Amino acid sequence: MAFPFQRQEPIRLAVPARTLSLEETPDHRRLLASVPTPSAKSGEPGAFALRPSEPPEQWCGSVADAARAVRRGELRKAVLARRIQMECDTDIQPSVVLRRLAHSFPSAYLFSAFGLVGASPELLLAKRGRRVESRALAGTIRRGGDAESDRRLASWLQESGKNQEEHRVLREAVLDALTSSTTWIKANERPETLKLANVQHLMTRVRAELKADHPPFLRLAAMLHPTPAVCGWPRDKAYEVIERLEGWDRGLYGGALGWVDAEGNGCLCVTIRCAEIHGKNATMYVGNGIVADSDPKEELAETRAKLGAILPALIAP
Ligand SMILES: C=C(O[C@@H]1C=C(C(=O)O)C=C[C@H]1O)C(=O)O
Repeated sequence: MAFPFQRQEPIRLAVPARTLSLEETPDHRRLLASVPTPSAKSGEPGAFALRPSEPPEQWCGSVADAARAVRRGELRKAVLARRIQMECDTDIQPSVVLRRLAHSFPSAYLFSAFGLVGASPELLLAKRGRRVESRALAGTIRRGGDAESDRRLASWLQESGKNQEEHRVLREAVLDALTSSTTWIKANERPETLKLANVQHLMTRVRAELKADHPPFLRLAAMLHPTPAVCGWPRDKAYEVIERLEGWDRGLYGGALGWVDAEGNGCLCVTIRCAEIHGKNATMYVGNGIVADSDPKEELAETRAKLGAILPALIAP
């Protein structure tokens, strides 16, 4: 099932013909073991062209506009996204893209559903019995080329006031949304650094136990969605800024995708690091949190670093 980014749009639901259940392992080793290494030829385009839907300069202008709105005190954070179109000379095979993602991002939430393929590092909400978990990400820097520069970049991220503010807004919103439904709730005081193949993020893991009369899983997820990781805060104001500055329909990007079962358990990741695939065409989506000190050029570079997840999986260089 999937939630679109827009809260008023209907939820998508699919009933699988077959389900395979993995043990609750934190890594995906068992899944990976069943995913063969893609062969060089499998669905690989001979030629492709990339085109951003909006010129990068225009997106940078929107970033500057959103940062000014934050400085004027209209909101604390807005997430602005870009769309990059890819056209290939052969059909893009979603299953091949998914396998490549599984190899590069073994700990991510992998999905190929409703035309969207991706590897998201972000968990909106998982529930088993009365235990819930969320993994909130905001604040980003690229990976370093060697261990030393990688460590330097990670400590820069931890010291960056701009990135800490992006993260704080998210942390507070997730804790606020869940706390009244829980008997206890735990979150790391300072964000951890999550290292992915292409970027590193500030991360807060939230774990909680729900009260006996807690709201159902989908209601809890709907209370969280969309978090400031993909929308901003306050939510209504951020929706307004996104509508004004982006002006296109995000569809399932910036939504949530995963499974729910008849016992009221489920797991929904945030639909980021993904592309919509239609035959020879793909649309990649990528967004950044914008706060008072966001610099348009640096934000543009950050979107390019984040694209380092889905883009290589589409073209397998
Ligand atoms: C919105 C996206 O990513 C989100 C934005 C982040 C940021 O601005 O630092 C970090 C992780 C994600 O929560 C995306 O990848 O499209």
